Amino acid sequence: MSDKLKDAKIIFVVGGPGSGKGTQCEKVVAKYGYTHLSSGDLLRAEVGSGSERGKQLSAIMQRGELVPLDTVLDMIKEAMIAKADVSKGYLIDGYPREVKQGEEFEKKIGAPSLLLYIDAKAETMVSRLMKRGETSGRADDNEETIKKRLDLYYKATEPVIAFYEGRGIVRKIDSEGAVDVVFSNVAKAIDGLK
Ligand SMILES: Nc1ncnc2c1ncn2[C@H]1C[C@H](O)[C@@H](COP(=O)(O)OP(=O)(O)OP(=O)(O)O)O1
Ligand SMILES: Nc1nc2c(ncn2[C@@H]2O[C@H](COP(=O)(O)OP(=O)(O)O)[C@@H](O)[C@H]2O)c(=O)[nH]1
Ligand SMILES: [Mg+2]
Repeated sequence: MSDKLKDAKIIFVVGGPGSGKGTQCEKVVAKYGYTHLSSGDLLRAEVGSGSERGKQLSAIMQRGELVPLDTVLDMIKEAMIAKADVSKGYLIDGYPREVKQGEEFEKKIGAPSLLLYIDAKAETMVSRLMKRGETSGRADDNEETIKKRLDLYYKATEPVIAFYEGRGIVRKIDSEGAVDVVFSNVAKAIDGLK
C-alpha cells in the first residue's frame, strides 16, 4: 500500500459503457468535492499527448479492448498521489474492469469503501453511445466497437460486481431514469458511508 494514500476514501464507479458513470461522477464532484479519475479519460489524455505509449494505447482502445493492467493502474496511482493533499476522496471511474484489476489496486493503493454499480439495459447503453458518438469525437463510439465493449463488459467487468458484493460494499443504482433522479440515489449511497 502507498503511504500517502493510506487513509484515502475510495469509491469505485462501475457500469457498462454509456451507463452514465461520467455524468454521475461530475455531479458527485460538484456536491461532495471528491476527485474524479476516469481511467478512460486518463488513457485518452495519454493518446492525445502523441507519445509512443499513446499510439499503442490508441490502437487497443479503438478495437474496444482493455489496455494492459499495469499501464492503467500506474496512471491512476500517479493521478491519486498528485491530489493526495487536497482530496476528500476519490471516484475511480471505469476501473476495475476485471477482478484482477481490483486485486492489484488493493495491493498497490488501498481498499474501496463503496462500489457504485451504475446499471442500465444494453439497449439503453447502445442508444446513448450512438447519440454521444454524434458529437464526442471518440474513435470507439461507433456501432462495431460499442458491441465489443458491451460484450467485454458482461464477460470481464460484471464479475467485479459479484466479487465486491461478497464484501457488502456494492450499491446498485438504476440509471434508466433522468440524470437527477439517478443522482439522488447516488447521493443516498454516498451519504450512507461511514
Ligand atoms: N481499467 C481499464 N483497464 C483497461 N483498459 C481500460 C480501462 N479503462 C479504460 N480502458 C480502455 C479500454 C476502453 O475501451 C477505453 C475507453 O474507456 P472508457 O472511457 O472507460 O470507456 P467505456 O467503454 O466505459 O465508455 P464510457 O466512457 O462510455 O464509460 O479505454
Ligand atoms: N437519459 C439519460 N441519459 C443519460 C443519463 N446518464 C447519462 N446519459 C447520457 O448517456 C451518455 C453516456 O453517458 P456517460 O456519462 O458518458 O457514460 P459513461 O460511458 O458510463 O461514462 C451521455 O451522452 C449522457 O448524456 C441518464 O441518467 N439519463
Ligand atoms: Mg465515461
